Amino acid sequence: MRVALVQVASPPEEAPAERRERVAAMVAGARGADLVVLPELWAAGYFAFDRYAERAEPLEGPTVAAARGWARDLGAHVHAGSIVERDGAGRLFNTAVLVAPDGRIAHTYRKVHVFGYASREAELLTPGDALEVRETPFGPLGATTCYDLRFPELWRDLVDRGARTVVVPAAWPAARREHWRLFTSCRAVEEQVLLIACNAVGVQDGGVVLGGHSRVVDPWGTVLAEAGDDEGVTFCEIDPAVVAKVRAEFPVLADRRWPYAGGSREVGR
Ligand SMILES: O=C(O)CCC(=O)C(=O)O
Repeated sequence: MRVALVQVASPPEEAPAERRERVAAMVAGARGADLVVLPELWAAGYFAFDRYAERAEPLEGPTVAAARGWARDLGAHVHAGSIVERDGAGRLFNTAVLVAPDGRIAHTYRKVHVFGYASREAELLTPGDALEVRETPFGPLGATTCYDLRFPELWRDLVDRGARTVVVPAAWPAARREHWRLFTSCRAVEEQVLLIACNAVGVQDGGVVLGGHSRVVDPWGTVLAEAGDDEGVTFCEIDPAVVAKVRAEFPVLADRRWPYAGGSREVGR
């Protein structure tokens, strides 16, 4: 199976509608892939905090509608990255959306760990509180978004719900690229999952440079693909059966001793 990672820049001067047009041409270049993956908040621009409210859209909004068209046209699953989603109550979420080849929404995930370091995301968006794993041709699939990479308990929860493939849309700054490499590799090996991570690139609002280097890492830690710093499409062959193979050969998940006596759910500081 073939994955296409589409690294997108979201320059501040470009309007989302214009960006969707430009990205459509990039996605057309991903023809032949079974799964096309885009970054976090690429249409709104992750660092365009002042414009989150005006750029928020419902799940039936223009970005997911575009992704549905692309999926039907390519006959592929399209992970639309994430959108600033406005729900019926007016709350804003950072919502990742997977679209199936027939255009139906196959999976959604509202980012749980909204980011507050040099970011207004935590101030403006409501954190999600739900995880779901869906059967897909790429194995039982879950999603986490960007900063969630730093929270291993979320990943273990996904694994406990049956996840074998995890898609990670991101807007991870270049300033912490080594953390990006470390966590994408670490989560794949620790959770024994096939990890497919697509990061944004370019300079966004506030002069923040996004890190690119989208990656696909298998559960043995083999980096199957790593993109560069620029916009473009990176292809990668995957075999979702690798997860069962690695888990059978090296059954670390079966050796867990959790929960521990006297344990607490209090968050340590
Ligand atoms: O954790 C980090 O260093 C980056 C997180 C981030 O940029 C995000 O969640 O969008």
